[in-house]
Amino acid sequence: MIPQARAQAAIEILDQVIASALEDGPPADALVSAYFKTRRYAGSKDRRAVRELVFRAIRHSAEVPASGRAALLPLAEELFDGHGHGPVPVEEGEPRAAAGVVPGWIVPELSSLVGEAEWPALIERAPVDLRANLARTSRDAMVAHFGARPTPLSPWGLRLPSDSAVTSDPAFDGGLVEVQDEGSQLIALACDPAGQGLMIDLCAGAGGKALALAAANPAARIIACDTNKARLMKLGPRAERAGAEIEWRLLDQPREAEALVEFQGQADVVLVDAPCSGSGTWRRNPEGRWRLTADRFDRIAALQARVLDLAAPLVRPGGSLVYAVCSLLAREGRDQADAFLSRHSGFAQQDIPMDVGRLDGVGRLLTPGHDGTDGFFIARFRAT
Ligand SMILES: C[S@@+](CC[C@H](N)C(=O)[O-])C[C@H]1O[C@@H](n2cnc3c(N)ncnc32)[C@H](O)[C@@H]1O
Repeated sequence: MIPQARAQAAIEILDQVIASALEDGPPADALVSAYFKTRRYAGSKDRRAVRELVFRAIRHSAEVPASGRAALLPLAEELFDGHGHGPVPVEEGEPRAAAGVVPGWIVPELSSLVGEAEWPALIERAPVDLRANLARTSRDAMVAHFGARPTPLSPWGLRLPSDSAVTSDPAFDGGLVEVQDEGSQLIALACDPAGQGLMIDLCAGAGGKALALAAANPAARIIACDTNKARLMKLGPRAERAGAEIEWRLLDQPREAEALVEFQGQADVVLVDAPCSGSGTWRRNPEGRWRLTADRFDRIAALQARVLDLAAPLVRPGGSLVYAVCSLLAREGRDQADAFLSRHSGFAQQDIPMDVGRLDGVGRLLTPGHDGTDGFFIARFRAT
């Protein structure tokens, strides 16, 4: 493919990415792969180049662009010359996406800790972080195996350059490592897993945090819950690979509590890794900025409060509730934590057992710019 044809392909994919973001459809990565499934003439170099153009255009624009053409125009205007199968020449006054990091309507929602100097880091390409499965190996062994650097904050982590391929490595197949951002590892560490008996991961998804808890304390009873069956079903093969024993419960919204009756007042730790805006992971999913709307944000914030209220009765007296979101928005972080404490007089703020990130209300905020991790808010509460 000549460069102009690659640009046209990127425009067509970007049109799909924009539509998908507005309809909450598949992510950009999946759309790029699907596009090339039916275009066998494109070689691997073409695919890589088009993918790179698509993601550069997504990173460039904070607001939803008017079209794929408008998204790519500011980055590759020289290719808009009508040559071959390339984009037709630019017309005067044609829309072009403005450069930006944070969508205008989200700026007032950001935690006050995330100043403009930190914004570029929110969309910089992220490294690949792995968590060594300490139930089976040591971090040093995995650092040597991958030629990686140890992560500075998590004692379980190792860091590889962006786009490193690890899932075909024998150490991954053998369950010695999992792909997990250092910030996510710190959430599991915030549960202080060593020595806990019963830990419930209430929003377990595909079990990333539950697996980290199991690796840190193989003797613990760990229950992974979620309302999304497809996600939860991914946990089984991952746990098998890691040699971890994790029970699971599929919850039925809005009757989640019914499946949890046996655990009322029993858990040493309940982790609520709540559904959120994902604003802390824009560096991995830059089109997440185009997916969030004010309505969706309201619904997510209401769901976070509901899941926290669901978690509270499960904690035994003296036990802990750990709340985490991969978000940099105050409503999901410090405000949500404050509101929880005002609704639940039986809980008090508890320090996280490590000095990471910055204090943000009763919790701590980790950011790509300050901590080199994905962005997370983490708070811990003790049941009195
Ligand atoms: C941030 S993700 C969890 C990621 C996961 N802990 C991990 O480490 O990979 C939030 C999860 O909450 C789940 N969820 C949404 N509503 C829920 C509810 N009412 N009860 C429990 N889980 C819920 C979503 O399906 C989603 O998998």
